[in-house]
Amino acid sequence: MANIRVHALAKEIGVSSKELLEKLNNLNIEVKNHFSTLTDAEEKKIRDSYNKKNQKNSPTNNKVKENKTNKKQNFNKKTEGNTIEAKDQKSSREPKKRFDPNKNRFNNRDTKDRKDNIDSGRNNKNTSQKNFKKDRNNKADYSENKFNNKRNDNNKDQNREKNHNFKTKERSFKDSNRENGDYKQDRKVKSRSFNKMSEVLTEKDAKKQEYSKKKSSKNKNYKNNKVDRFELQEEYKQRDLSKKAPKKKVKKQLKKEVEVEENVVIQVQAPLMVKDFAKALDVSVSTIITKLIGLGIMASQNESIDSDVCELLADDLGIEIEISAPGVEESIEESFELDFEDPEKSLKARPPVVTVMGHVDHGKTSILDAIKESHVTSTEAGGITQHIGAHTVTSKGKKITFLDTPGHEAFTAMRLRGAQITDVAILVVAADDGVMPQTIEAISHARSAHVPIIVAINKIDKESANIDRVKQELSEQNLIAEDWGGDTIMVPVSARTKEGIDDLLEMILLVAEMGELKANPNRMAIGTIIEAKLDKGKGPMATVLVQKGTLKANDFVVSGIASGRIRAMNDDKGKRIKKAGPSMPAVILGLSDVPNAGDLIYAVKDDKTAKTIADKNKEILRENKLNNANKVSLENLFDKIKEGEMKELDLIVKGDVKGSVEALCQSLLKISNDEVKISIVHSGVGGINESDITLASASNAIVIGFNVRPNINAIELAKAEEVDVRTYRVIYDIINDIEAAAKGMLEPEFVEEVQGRCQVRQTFKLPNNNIVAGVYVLSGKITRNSTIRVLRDDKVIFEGGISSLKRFKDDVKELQTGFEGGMVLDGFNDIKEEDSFEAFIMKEVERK
Ligand SMILES: Nc1nc2c(ncn2[C@@H]2O[C@H](COP(=O)(O)OP(=O)(O)OP(=O)(O)O)[C@@H](O)[C@H]2O)c(=O)[nH]1
Repeated sequence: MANIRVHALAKEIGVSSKELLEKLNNLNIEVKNHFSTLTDAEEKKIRDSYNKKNQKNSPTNNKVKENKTNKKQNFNKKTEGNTIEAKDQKSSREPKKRFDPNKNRFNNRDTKDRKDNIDSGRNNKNTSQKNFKKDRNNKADYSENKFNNKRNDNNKDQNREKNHNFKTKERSFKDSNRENGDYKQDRKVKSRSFNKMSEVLTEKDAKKQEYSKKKSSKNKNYKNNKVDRFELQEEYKQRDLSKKAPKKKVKKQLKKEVEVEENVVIQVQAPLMVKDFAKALDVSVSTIITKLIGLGIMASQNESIDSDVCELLADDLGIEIEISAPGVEESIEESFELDFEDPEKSLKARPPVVTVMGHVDHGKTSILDAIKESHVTSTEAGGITQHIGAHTVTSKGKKITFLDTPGHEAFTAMRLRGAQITDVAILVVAADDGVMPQTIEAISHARSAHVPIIVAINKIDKESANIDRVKQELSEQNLIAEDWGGDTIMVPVSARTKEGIDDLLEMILLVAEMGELKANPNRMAIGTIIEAKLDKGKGPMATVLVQKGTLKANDFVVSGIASGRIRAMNDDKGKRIKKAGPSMPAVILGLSDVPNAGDLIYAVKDDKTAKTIADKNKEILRENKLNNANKVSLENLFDKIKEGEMKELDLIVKGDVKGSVEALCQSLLKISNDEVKISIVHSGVGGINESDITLASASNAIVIGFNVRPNINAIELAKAEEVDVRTYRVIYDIINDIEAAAKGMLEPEFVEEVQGRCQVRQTFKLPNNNIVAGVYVLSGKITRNSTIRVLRDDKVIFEGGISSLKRFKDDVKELQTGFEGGMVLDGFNDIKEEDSFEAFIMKEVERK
């Protein structure tokens, strides 16, 4: 025999689940929640205790009980051999299994009536009248059908049930002046008691009800009501007493009643695994899996389901759930108190952390080497620095930590992972070459991260060096040298002769001093993983840059999913160390896995904590894989503005010529309105490259290309990072799109779908003077009906159709990756070897 659940017994006894749970607790019966089941002995114990209590109560209560029992008996007699009454099944052990379809229908109404009553009760003093009207209407509705008697019975029982419930509620609010008796009296009592209950609900449960109402608002509510009504009508039309209603509906109904009466809202954090969802709802995994199959979703118990599916399932089960997204809850840092603000007086000055950036070949590595050579070997014991991702030098008794991987890409890649470890950026500009495209990129990357820039004008030993020209070009990028009236420190250096290197270090220390870089060294350490690898002999090795506190050689640590106790710790010179303070790099051994560069690492109090956090991170990782990154796109821009998520739209603008880029930026900046401010994170001449995409990703920006296209790597990266890249041929269209997106009016009907890319390997002239491009397909495919965009250095020089596509001598419909073919373009003959052709089609999309 199945055991009864707490909520069912509570309902039967006429107390709230909460009250019963308290009672169970007092009786030392251990249960988890209102869905827990009770053994026979436990049930008896609780019933006995309530019986005793009831006996002690006023005679009215006894009368009620007796009355109820009699009715129950009578009713059971009436329904014998025909239908089984649902409510009275509560006294049986399997309330959900033995159930009558007709009763189910009335229950539907009952539940709905209650919903209506509860809702209206809050606002309407005439609830009872309305209620009775409804009851009467119920009768009228069904009066002509041949099941009249039974319905009356059901209605009576329904009233009795309500009466009983209301009485219970009343009882709990100490209203003893309640009458009870025959059917008429029932109605009277119901009228009064419901009014009372409505009031009580208004006062006490209004919030809860409001919430659940809100929760199931809009379509959910609408859908439910619609379904309920529809089901009711349909079932009524088609009812066949010889058939029992499907059990699931009964369950659904019963569950619904429980929910409506008790307002139980189950908290679910989606996405989650099927088995976890089943556990949260206290239903079997197989029930969930079956329901999923019903929804056309094949999922095992270990697969995750998203919030939409959870809602559908809960709806189907008649259980009210509240879905929260991961991240809304306490973060791991919060729950384990991993990070906290240090009191001002505990803060001590710490060395600056520096990244070197600049255009290719301008001397980034040479400057880093020059610094190491002149400031490491001579001053530090131990000798040559190891490549560990970061190293420390000492200048005038003060330490400076340099990140070993130069370049803004590495810097932004780190930022992308949430690590902002750089305090000062050194922008290397070769004095003989001046400001180049990557110099401008580096400036944008540093600015976007709000990191101060010191310019190192390198290669001053060269004859062709022209420092003033560099300063002039930099001023065009709004970096004005101090001696030119600006506030950017510019140091002429030579990595070759080491001239100016000391000055550079001095300036770094000066900027650091102005930045008042401080940290508390006396706390458990927090750092960032700079580099990590798996060493065949030593296991996972990680370079940590300590940011707060002091990392000790035998600390328990956790970083992402990796945890463990530090077995050994070395500094950047390969020397064993016992501790590393703020801004110091250290290589550690002892982690269980190879952590991710850019992830934080925490020292924790013990192994158990480290492991627990790592496990939690594993869970989050799994969930995050299911959640899409919430990147901005022109499509979702308006929603984000509306939700208050976006106040500023960051753009990266690339174009084919300087003049048009500048004009475009000016026009874009004018779009700013009260809701959204447009800001240009970076602008430049040339194709859209990976650096643009990483910057866009790190700063949640949209990339706009005018007459330029992303290269293949940038396309791949944009896809992976979900960066919205828009390319245009007409400035007016860009302005229109951004304006429309900011107003929520962007509704594209056609979108471009790139099919493939090919490269021109050879050109031939036909007798009619048309040029045939001998092409090799690099990616995707080229179809005969696609439009071709001719790219030279990622700049668009022509866009048009194909007039002929051949493979050897045959006309073909398409050329796949890895194939060669000949192509003549419609109206374009200026084809050159090394040109790229991008094939695309315009695809119609549904308006949103
Ligand atoms: N004359 C002279 N040559 C230099 C100086 N600094 C660097 N070079 C030379 O410039 C070239 C590029 O130097 P790198 O340090 O490799 O430049 P980089 O910016 O690190 O280059 P990538 O890593 O390729 O971006 C090398 O041949 C260096 O020898 C300098 O101060 N004077």
